[in-house]
Amino acid sequence: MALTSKVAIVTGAAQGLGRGFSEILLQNGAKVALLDVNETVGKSLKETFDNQYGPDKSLFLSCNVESEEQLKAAFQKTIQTFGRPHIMCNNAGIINESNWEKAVSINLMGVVRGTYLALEHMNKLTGGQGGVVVNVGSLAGLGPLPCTPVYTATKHGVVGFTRAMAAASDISGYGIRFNVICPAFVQTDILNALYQPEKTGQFSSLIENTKKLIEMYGIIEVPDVSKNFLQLVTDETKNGEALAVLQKGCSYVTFPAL
Ligand SMILES: NC(=O)C1=CN([C@@H]2O[C@H](COP(=O)(O)OP(=O)(O)OC[C@H]3O[C@@H](n4cnc5c(N)ncnc54)[C@H](O)[C@@H]3O)[C@@H](O)[C@H]2O)C=CC1
Ligand SMILES: CCCCCC(=O)/C=C/C=C\C=C\C=C\[C@@H](O)[C@@H](O)CCCC(=O)O
Repeated sequence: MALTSKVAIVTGAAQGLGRGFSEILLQNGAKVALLDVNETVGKSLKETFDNQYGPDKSLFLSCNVESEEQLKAAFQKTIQTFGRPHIMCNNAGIINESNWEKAVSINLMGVVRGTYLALEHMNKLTGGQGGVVVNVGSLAGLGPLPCTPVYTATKHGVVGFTRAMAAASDISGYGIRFNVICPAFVQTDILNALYQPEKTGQFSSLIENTKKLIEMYGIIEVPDVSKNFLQLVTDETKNGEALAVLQKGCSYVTFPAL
């Protein structure tokens, strides 16, 4: 998929991986709707992108992925501004083992909400142009991260949901590819949650185990994830893939045939 003039929507775009994904899409000629609950940082990023790529290449929209209404409004505004989307990246996510319902609402339900809206507007069976949805899982979506069982559950859910959507698309002929990217530890603000007992809750005592995992896996930089994200967006042979991104390299996950 060539990205020139394609329309992308990225949630959690204001910083971290979402900013990196948005930036590489802009660098490759796409127009990007930047959705985030953090209005201050999001508007600041829009100014930065305006200076780098031009004022008509990106759009910041304040949007909480916990709200179906706000996501619907963001899609409508994006369509009004840029046209129907071709690319959807459900990236927004948090760690909160204390308020775990919030983590489920954002990390899993927010991905379902965004994916279903993308299906509604991209589905070739209902007038859409097709396209690609890349959901953001985690290595914790492929194996347990002991300090964050609910976060692990949400990410396992994202992996399974995305693979099922890819299979449904293949069978039904939506013309949409669905893939999930599963990075290990990446240098972003979410890592700070490890040192915040209010976020790790009853599992705060597992901090040493997590530090060992960080030592074992290392910490990768956002651009190393972004370049692999771009592969999932542009390679039209990729549907139903889970791409693990580690410091030592990346690999497509092989799941057991049951
Ligand atoms: N940093 C890491 O080690 C890894 C992160 N991930 C995933 O990457 C995604 C992005 O996280 P990071 O960039 O690392 O963290 P981050 O905390 O730097 O960025 C998360 C972004 O999502 C936004 N956000 C949070 N709740 C939201 C909501 N309800 N609605 C809309 N936006 C919301 C935040 O404002 C922020 O801009 C998350 O899904 C995370 O689980 C996956 C694997 C590794
Ligand atoms: C708690 C911070 C999470 C930051 C965001 C994120 O998603 C990072 C994930 C990074 C690595 C996940 C590693 C999971 C490893 C499992 O596959 C398994 O190897 C864990 C084994 C547990 C153990 O050895 O104790």
